[in-house]
Amino acid sequence: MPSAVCPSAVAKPTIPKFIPAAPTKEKLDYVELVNLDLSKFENPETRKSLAKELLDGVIKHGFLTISNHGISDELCESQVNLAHAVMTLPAEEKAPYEATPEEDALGRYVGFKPAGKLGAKGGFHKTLDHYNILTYDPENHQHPEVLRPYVDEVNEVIGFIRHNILRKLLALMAIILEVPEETIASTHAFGKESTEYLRYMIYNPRTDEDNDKYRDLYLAGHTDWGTFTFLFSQPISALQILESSTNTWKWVQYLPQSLVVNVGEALELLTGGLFRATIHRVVKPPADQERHKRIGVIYFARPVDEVELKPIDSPYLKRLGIDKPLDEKVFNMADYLEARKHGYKRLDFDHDRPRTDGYHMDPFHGNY
Ligand SMILES: O=C(O)CCC(=O)C(=O)O
Ligand SMILES: [Fe+2]
Repeated sequence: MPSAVCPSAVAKPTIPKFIPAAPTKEKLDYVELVNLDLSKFENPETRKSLAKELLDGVIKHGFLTISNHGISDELCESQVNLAHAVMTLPAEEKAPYEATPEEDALGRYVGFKPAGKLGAKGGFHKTLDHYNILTYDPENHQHPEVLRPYVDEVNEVIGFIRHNILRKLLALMAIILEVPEETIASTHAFGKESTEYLRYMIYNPRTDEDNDKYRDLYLAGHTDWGTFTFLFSQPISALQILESSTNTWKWVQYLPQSLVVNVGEALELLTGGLFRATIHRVVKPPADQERHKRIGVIYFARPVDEVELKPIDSPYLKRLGIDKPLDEKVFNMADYLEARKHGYKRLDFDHDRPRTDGYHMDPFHGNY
């Protein structure tokens, strides 16, 4: 595959290699996702068919895979190694880089998920942790020592996802909505205040007792709050989506070297519901993988703070009759995040199993 972006050649301290689990041999009930081959973007004719495929994917499942995205295998691997190194730091080394309650209140959830009071609020279990790196970070937050020599690489990954992969998806959206490219691109204008971030995640294997307690759930059903979420494909099967046509949970299959992309609430609101923010969750992996650490590298794209979350002025949405705001009140992105954090539209999608008092948990305290 074409490798548009590779780790830079400057010598850095070596990060131990993370050995990922082998793909599962179990036959799981997988969802069939549309795959976008991004190499088709270059040619105007194949670009049009790619736009059709994107539309098909977001209508059907709100989840897709992307191949030929341009991030080299080497860089993907390096990011996973780095995520592993950061997420396995001892608690005392993480402590200075935890999000503060003030940052949390503003929706600038930066650094490690707090382990203290704030973190205990939602009954967060200690097997799951994350570290957020803001894209727009005027305060220039300091990173843990292990990450500092790699900040260039992290910025390279963020920059490539934003300026290349996301830009292409936004251009395909412009084709679908029959509007100028700039109309869509401006919703994610670079350098304006926004809450986008790259997230490193770890899911540590749990005891049978904890799995019972949390009903095999690692992350309860939810929809993401932004536009597109990009997940580096990873071999541990655990991600499931709620398939709307059957109302059943289906597994997302591991497709090596791809990105898994899903639609968030902001994009649903911007498209009058044409693009679907699909409910998903993370559950206990199959038996041949459940004793392995699961490392996540995820990019959350979001409109800039000032963008109003109402349908984009589009002839296509008008023809479909879905050009009116979906919600009674129209928020801009910043206010929407704040409202969501404080209980607006709080949804409980985890409806497939009986709820046990005290056992339900929302590890992100509603921060998606
Ligand atoms: O770990 C995963 O596969 C998905 C995580 C997720 O849904 C999220 O962080 O919003
Ligand atoms: Fe999610």
